Amino acid sequence: MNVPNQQTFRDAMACVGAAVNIITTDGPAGQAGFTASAVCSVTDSPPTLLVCLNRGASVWPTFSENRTLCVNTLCAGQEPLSNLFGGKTPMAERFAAASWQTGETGCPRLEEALASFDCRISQVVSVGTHDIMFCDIVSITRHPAPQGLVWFDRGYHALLRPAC
Ligand SMILES: NC(=O)C1=CN([C@@H]2O[C@H](COP(=O)(O)OP(=O)(O)OC[C@H]3O[C@@H](n4cnc5c(N)ncnc54)[C@H](O)[C@@H]3O)[C@@H](O)[C@H]2O)C=CC1
Ligand SMILES: Cc1cc2nc3c(=O)[nH]c(=O)nc-3n(C[C@H](O)[C@H](O)[C@H](O)COP(=O)(O)O)c2cc1C
Repeated sequence: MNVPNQQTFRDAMACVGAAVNIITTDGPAGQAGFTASAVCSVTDSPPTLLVCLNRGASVWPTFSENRTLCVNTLCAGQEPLSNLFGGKTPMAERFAAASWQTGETGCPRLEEALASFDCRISQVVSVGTHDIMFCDIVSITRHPAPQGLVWFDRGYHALLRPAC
C-alpha cells in the first residue's frame, strides 16, 4: 500500500476550503484561544460539533482541563484576528485585539462573529497528533455580517452571501 506522506496530505488538504474559527475557553485552567479550520458539524440531534486540536499546542492543557469551549466563526475583515490566534502571540495580546461577551458556559464569545456556538466538551478522542473534541452546543448567537471567510490554498478568501 502506498500511504501518502505528510506533505502530499497537506498539499491535497490545501485544496479543501474550510471556514475559519476562533476557539475560546475560560474556566479553572484560565483563558485561552486558537484559530481552527478543523471544525465540523456532527449531528443536529443533539446539536453537536467537533473541533480538532493539536496536543502540542500551548493551549491544549487549558482546553483539556476546562472542558468548555466557544466556536466563533469569522467573517471577512477578521483575518488579522485569525492570524493573532494562529500564531505564537501571548494570550493577553490575542484577546485584547477584539471585544468579547461571556457565554453561558463562561467562555469568551466574539462580538460580531458570523456565528458563535457555546459548548461543553462531551467526549475527547485522540487520533495521531490531535484530540477530537466532541462538543454539546449550549447556545448559539449569530450576526448578520455580509461576507463569510474561508481558508483555501493557504490563504483567506471572502465569501459573499445573500441576505439572511
Ligand atoms: N488541523 C490543523 O491542525 C491545522 C493546522 N494548521 C496550521 O497552520 C499552518 C499553516 O497551514 P497552511 O498555510 O494551510 O499550510 P500547510 O501546508 O501547513 O497545511 C495545508 C493544509 O493541511 C492541513 N494541515 C496542516 N497541518 C495539519 C496538521 N498538523 N494536522 C492535520 N491537518 C493539517 C490543513 O487542512 C491545512 O490547511 C500549518 O502548518 C499548521 O501548523 C492549519 C490548518 C489546519
Ligand atoms: C487558518 C488556520 C487554521 C488552523 N486550524 C487549526 C486546527 O484546526 N487545529 C489546530 O490544532 N491548529 C490549527 N491551527 C494552528 C493553531 O491556530 C495554532 O497552533 C494555535 O494558535 C496554537 O498556537 P500556540 O501553540 O502558539 O498557542 C490553525 C492555524 C491557522 C492560521
